[in-house]
Amino acid sequence: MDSKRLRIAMQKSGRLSQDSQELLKSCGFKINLREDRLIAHVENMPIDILRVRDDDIPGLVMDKVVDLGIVGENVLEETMLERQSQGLATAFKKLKDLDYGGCRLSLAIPREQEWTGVAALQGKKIATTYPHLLKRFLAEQGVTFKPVLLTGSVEVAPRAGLADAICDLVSSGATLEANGLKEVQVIYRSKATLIQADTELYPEKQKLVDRLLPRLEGMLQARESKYIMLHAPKDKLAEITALLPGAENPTVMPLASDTTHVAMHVVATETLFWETMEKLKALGASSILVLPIEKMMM
Ligand SMILES: Nc1ncnc2c1ncn2[C@@H]1O[C@H](COP(=O)(O)OP(=O)(O)OP(=O)(O)O)[C@@H](O)[C@H]1O
Ligand SMILES: O=P(O)(O)OC[C@H]1O[C@H](OP(=O)(O)OP(=O)(O)O)[C@H](O)[C@@H]1O
Ligand SMILES: [Mg+2]
Repeated sequence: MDSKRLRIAMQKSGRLSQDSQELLKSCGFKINLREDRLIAHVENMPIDILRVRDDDIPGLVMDKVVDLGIVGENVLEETMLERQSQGLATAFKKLKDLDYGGCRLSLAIPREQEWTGVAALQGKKIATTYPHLLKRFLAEQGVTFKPVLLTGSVEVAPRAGLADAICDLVSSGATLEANGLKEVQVIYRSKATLIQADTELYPEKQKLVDRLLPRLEGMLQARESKYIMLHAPKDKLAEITALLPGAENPTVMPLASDTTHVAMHVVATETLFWETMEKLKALGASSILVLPIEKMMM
């Protein structure tokens, strides 16, 4: 592999793959992805994408095998604790928190069992893929437990008689529900994150990272922002502006045939809820349009 090409590690197939690919594409990467290829080349920039299992991504970054990686904070933190216990390098730089892959690592027990608190797990068998995060959390509560390590299908462990409880990722809760389990304690909240190896990059690579970051920030900001257009009574401008999140500097324009109202355009930094739209209307605003923003560079 050409060492002058920026290397980014990404999950090959799983919960983060699609969103990560789309994010990079939206930053202008033309990725030539073929399902069977473990290395994908970006056609229009000197960048290679390594497609690996998510568990391997933090180690690849910490061992400086790749320059950047996109991974869930849960896997990153678990790997850090594991590597610390083995005396391996754990340094990395966090470049950007991303807006997908949101989930929580939680303790769950059979639905019919009463939950009296984490102390009840003392000495119990707990099935998990995250033994270090679980140990750190329970140790803080003075609880010791017997870990049962499973890398998938953790939710079947109680029914299969393998464990008394589980500690696994939850987002909608449907998997717990389907397996007769209930979530009783969140131990870690996670999102996807972009990390960089803790080393000085070749200037060519650093330049690429310096170009990538503003694009990424622009995309993330655009995704959470909305362009709002409305007609407002002139005497209610201040009150209307105050209702719009992040709209300190609205563009105000006269209307062709109405001297009592003006047109107002703003970029709001959050989604506009129906409740706020109703309040705007109550203040006399009309023709309220909320539009998505595709890209942004401030
Ligand atoms: N239900 C979920 N909702 C949202 N994000 C999730 C969910 N489950 C997992 N994630 C996030 O996505 C990451 C990858 O999850 P996935 O289930 O695809 O991993 P995996 O089965 O370990 O895949 P791999 O084969 O790469 O090891 C998790 O580490 C977590 O950060
Ligand atoms: O609360 P829910 O929305 O049901 O999501 C939780 C499930 O999602 C993840 O697994 P995934 O579906 O990615 O499959 P995997 O076991 O193959 O990793 C996680 O390990 C849970 O099993
Ligand atoms: Mg994995």
